[in-house]
Amino acid sequence: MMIDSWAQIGSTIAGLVFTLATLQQFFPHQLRVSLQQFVLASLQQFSFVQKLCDKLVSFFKPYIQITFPEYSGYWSNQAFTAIETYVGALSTTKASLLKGSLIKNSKALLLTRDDHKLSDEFDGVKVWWILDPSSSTSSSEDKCFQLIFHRQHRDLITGPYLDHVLEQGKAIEARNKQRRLYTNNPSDNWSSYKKNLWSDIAFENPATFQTIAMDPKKKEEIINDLVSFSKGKEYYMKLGKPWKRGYLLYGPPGTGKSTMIAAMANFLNYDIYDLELTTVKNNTELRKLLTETSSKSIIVIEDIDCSLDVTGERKKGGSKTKEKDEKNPVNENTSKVTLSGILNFIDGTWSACGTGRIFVFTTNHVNKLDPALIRRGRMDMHIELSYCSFEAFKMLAKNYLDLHSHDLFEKIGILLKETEMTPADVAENLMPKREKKDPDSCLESLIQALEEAKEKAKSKAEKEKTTKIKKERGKKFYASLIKKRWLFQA
Ligand SMILES: Nc1ncnc2c1ncn2[C@@H]1O[C@H](COP(=O)(O)OP(=O)(O)OP(=O)(O)O)[C@@H](O)[C@H]1O
Repeated sequence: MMIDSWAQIGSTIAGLVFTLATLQQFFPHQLRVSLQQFVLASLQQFSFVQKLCDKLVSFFKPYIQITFPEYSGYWSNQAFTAIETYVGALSTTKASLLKGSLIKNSKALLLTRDDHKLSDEFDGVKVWWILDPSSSTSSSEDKCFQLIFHRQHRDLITGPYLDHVLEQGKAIEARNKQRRLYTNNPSDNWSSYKKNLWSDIAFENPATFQTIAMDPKKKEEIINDLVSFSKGKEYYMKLGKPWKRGYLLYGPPGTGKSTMIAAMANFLNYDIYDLELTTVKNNTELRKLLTETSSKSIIVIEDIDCSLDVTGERKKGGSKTKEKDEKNPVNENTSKVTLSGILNFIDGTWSACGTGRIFVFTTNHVNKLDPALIRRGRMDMHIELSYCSFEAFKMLAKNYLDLHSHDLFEKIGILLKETEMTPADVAENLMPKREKKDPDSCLESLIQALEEAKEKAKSKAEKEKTTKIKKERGKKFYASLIKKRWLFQA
């Protein structure tokens, strides 16, 4: 109502000024001056009336409300999340309404405030937070927080106080964070509010860099790289580069690529977004998924060679083998993620809309990948995970059997040089088969497996050699036949 009246007054004055400007041309100078004085006096009175009205409004309605909805249009509102954490953490000792929950794997009952309205104080100024106020104008079931404070503290609350709330909320979130493992939902299941692009569960893989068996120097290099990346926000800003890094993990199956990703997440305390490319319909969907990942997270595309073919176009079905592809024919419409879509995903304009992101691609066939995809700058560090070396074996023996040395180590060392066995297979052999750890029998079982693998490789090599010789002989025989026929014809 009040706004309408002001609008009417405003338009009346505008009309008056316009009419005067038009009439001015037809009036004598003296009359024009008097008219101008009259208009100025009216405007002064008008601003006096306006000030008076403002005072009356603030007298009868002295409080300001700010609403923080859970979703800001299509996007989740990060301020809401930080506020939710901050408000949830406001002292539980004074609260009269508490909520008790026993979270999976937690030892104690967790008590949190269950008030819908609670107060806070900042620099001696009192404010109130209300969750889901009934006065919410939002028509959907979205949650929102409302902040209420006296208008005389407007600058303090909208400035330093809100900065403090967001900063504290984010810090608490980081401290209490249970790492999450996200996987993308097929777009047919996305709601119009972009709420469920990703599904998540608690990430509970205990892999660490201590438990990964690999060359210690390489391991140290990776750890140092991760540390300097995670602390490098300012440095990246100074360089004018988006704060992100790409790692390409390659090597045969069972050499620890997935284990490495888990160790990275545990080391940095980052969430993992496991992107299943085969369910992404096109580049637009890919971009939407990217924008809904949080900062300080690891975005993983496993077996990238199975999702993109050598020319860079996405494979139908994306399965690892030809047989699987034939079993899982995929609708033609779904195969539209392109190499350029992936390249944009990693380092296009949109990739910079979150910070502290790590992209990890894994592959069993690094040579099959398009060089554009893995060039430095996109995949900054190429990490080869390979067959078990003697160093790696010693780490596994320490982890699995608490063994630092043993008479059988030497023999195992020689066998590992002569044959290729993945750390996954070595680990499997070192796993005690009985409840009581018996290192001797575990090591002997590993030696047996290594000898068998060696024999197998030897007979395979011999077979291949024989086939090759047969082929060569066949070729020679055929060539001599052709030669004879040619001579005969001549
Ligand atoms: N380097 C390693 N250090 C410690 N354990 C390992 C290592 N490599 C493999 N393992 C063990 O083998 C199992 C399988 O390894 P992982 O899944 O990480 O291999 P991968 O290279 O990702 O295989 P794939 O290519 O088939 O996905 C792990 O659970 C882990 O216990």
